[in-house]
Amino acid sequence: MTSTRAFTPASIGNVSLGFDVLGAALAPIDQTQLGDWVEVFDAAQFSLTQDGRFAHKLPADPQGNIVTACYAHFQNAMQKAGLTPLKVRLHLHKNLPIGSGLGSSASSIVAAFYALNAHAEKTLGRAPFDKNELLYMMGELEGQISGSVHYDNVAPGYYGGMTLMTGEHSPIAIQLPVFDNWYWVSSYSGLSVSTAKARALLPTHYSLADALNFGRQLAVFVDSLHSNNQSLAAKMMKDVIAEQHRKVMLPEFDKARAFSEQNNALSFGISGSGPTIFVVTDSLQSAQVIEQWLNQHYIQNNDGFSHICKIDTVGTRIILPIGNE
Ligand SMILES: Nc1ncnc2c1ncn2[C@@H]1O[C@H](COP(=O)(O)OP(=O)(O)OP(=O)(O)O)[C@@H](O)[C@H]1O
Ligand SMILES: N[C@@H](CCO)C(=O)O
Repeated sequence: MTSTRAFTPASIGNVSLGFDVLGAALAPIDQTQLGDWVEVFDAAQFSLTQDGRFAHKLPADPQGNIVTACYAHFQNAMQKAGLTPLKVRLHLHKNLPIGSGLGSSASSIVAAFYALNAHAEKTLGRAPFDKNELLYMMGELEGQISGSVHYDNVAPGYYGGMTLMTGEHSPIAIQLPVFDNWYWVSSYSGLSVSTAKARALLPTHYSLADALNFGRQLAVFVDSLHSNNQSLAAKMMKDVIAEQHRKVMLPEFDKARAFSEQNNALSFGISGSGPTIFVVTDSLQSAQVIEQWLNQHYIQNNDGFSHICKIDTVGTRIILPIGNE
């Protein structure tokens, strides 16, 4: 029986300064597999099975799992393209906590589409959909979950690295250079924050000053990445859109920022819609001190965890089932 297993890394949406338009994929430096994987098996009848640390928090009925919706969407797209739908079943390994700010639903969505496309390639001899077409479908499914289409988790999870959304149909996203000496400490408190609810906290209008700051920061940040001006890039990483409205949901947020800033943090912010926070530093020693503090003070229960990460530059990839590695 042939099968195809795809892994998608966790990601940081917004990266403080790019609400909905900037995202970055994460790779823990201790090689922990921080992300979901989906495996496609040949089968006469569709089914979805699941396991993994956070599988018990998913809807009990597979019909409520976004991976089932991905399967249906992919089969429709195959039909529309004049191709024979696949005869397959799926298995989801749910590593990422739900409503975490780590791009949890995006990780399942991207892994599902990638694995389905790669599995179809085995029989067709070519991938039915190109990268941009697949990313478009991923964005549509992410939109079904959070109530509005935003690519800042699906794009970095798929392509890897740091991605900037264009607002255009093609290309939807472009990749930016990254500083490979930066450490990204990511700390999940163990609580769950619904993306849709966190979006509902935001105002519908912003001031002219906020709009000017948002545009200036994003432009200078991108230029700083290209010119390798690390201190200027870090200074631009300020959230003028979401943080002030969302941080009320995050216990110990201000204390965590203060401790990080006293310990060489270049930047500190909410990962996506939270409650995960991230801290950037160029010193491994500082990253370790900050991670330890966050483990003791930011994490609220046994579901929480922290990782010292670098940017994952690979993105979604085929991985071998255990035993074949
Ligand atoms: N495979 C899946 N992974 C994650 N959530 C899923 C999945 N399938 C269905 N869901 C449902 O989708 C919703 C996800 O909500 P939400 O968008 O707030 O979380 P998220 O995508 O996990 O968050 P984040 O991007 O902040 O990590 C939950 O109601 C969850 O039960
Ligand atoms: N850009 C989205 C990311 C959600 O993970 C938001 O902040 O609402």
